[in-house]
Amino acid sequence: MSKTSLDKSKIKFLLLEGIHPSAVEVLKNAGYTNVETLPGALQGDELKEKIADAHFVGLRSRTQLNAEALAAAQKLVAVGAFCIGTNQIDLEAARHKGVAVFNAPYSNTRSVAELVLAEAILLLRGIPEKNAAAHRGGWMKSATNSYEARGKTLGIVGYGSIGSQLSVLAESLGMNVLFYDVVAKLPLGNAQQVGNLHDLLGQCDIVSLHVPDLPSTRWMIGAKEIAALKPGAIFINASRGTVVEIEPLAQAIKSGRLLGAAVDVFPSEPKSNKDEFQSPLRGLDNVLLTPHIGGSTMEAQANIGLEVAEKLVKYSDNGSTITSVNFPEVALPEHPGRDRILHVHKNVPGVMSAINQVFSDAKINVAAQYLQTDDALGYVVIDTDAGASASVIDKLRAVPGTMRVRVLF
Ligand SMILES: NC(=O)c1ccc[n+]([C@@H]2O[C@H](COP(=O)([O-])OP(=O)(O)OC[C@H]3O[C@@H](n4cnc5c(N)ncnc54)[C@H](O)[C@@H]3O)[C@@H](O)[C@H]2O)c1
Ligand SMILES: O=C(O)CC[C@@H](O)C(=O)O
Repeated sequence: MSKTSLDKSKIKFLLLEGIHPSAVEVLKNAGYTNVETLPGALQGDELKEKIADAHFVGLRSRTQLNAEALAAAQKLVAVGAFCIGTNQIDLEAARHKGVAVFNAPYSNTRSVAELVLAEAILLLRGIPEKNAAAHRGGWMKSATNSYEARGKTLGIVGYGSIGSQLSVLAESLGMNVLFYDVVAKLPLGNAQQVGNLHDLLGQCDIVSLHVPDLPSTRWMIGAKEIAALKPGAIFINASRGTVVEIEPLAQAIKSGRLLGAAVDVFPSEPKSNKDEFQSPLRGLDNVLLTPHIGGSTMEAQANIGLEVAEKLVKYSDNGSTITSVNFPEVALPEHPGRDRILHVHKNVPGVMSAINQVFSDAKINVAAQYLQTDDALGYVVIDTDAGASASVIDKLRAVPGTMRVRVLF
């Protein structure tokens, strides 16, 4: 088992939001025993207090790790987003602090795609309304506004991992698939890419959103886009709550212009399962409302736990930043019999020459050096002979522009 400069039992992992126990298992097997798990999200002062002494933090979509919270995390080395989306973390602020962020880009893809397809079928048959009526003692036996999925056109906005997986599943049911993406994408099966969003909206029986939360996707579906949907269309959003303006959607449902909708994500979501969910969509029987559980299956959560915990362990034990969402990516071999120094610094002229000067002055042989930079950050990994790091570590910390230095043995 690899050794870190700080004793592993002193390296604190704080896992929030009921992260699957598979993550704890991975950490413990790697020798990280100081793991605190909490079932819910934290916010404000409570979050700042808890992360003040954490070296690694794990969270899902509910914890807002903004610049202020990050400023309180003086010991933070890396953050694991145990989900796909990373919009809840200020990635820039983390980067400027030398904190690497990792996520699980594929582990819940299938879960979301399956849910969306199921919702499309239920809405095409008017099941949410019929089910609600039956619970109230009603009996809506009728074929009016009830349709097969076969032959219908599904429009996918955002043809990434989830959108393209949904495309394959929908075609297997005999649906036609159109998609809109800002990037030219290889269409799977018989799916076709369309040139602009409004073209897609007007042609589809069902429209489903699968874009990330970005400045460019924020409120991309407003009154104009909802008006561009075909009368009698179905609208599904399991991407992010900031993508859709809820009021015009609620109006289109109330007026009967849309057949139905399924919404899993909301502009404002309850902070915990104890808080009340409030939305203009409440009480509309032909709207399926789900509490942001698109990716919440046992399979997905267990896989996410393994995937992200392994990435955190790899970064802690070996320094590898492969797949980090905010850090220069460096793939590193093992380093048996050598000390490994990890140096994160501001990418400004002179830092690398100052670092190399430290080794040269100390007459220490550099056995291997790996460097990656981006516009703001440099990450250099230096392997030296075993025991050699001790004599240079303070000098490396003193190099102007240095943000963080760790040593692995
Ligand atoms: N409801 C849930 O529980 C749940 C679960 C997982 C993911 N998500 C959300 O779904 C999003 C998509 O996940 P993914 O894994 O498919 O991501 P992805 O990055 O693989 O795909 C996103 C796609 O959207 C495209 N895109 C970006 N901006 C666009 C725009 N303005 N217009 C059209 N297309 C645009 C990208 O080019 C990309 O192809 C995640 O970012 C996350 O926010 C929600
Ligand atoms: O697990 C969560 O809280 C978020 C799930 C989903 O939105 C994701 O981004 O993967």
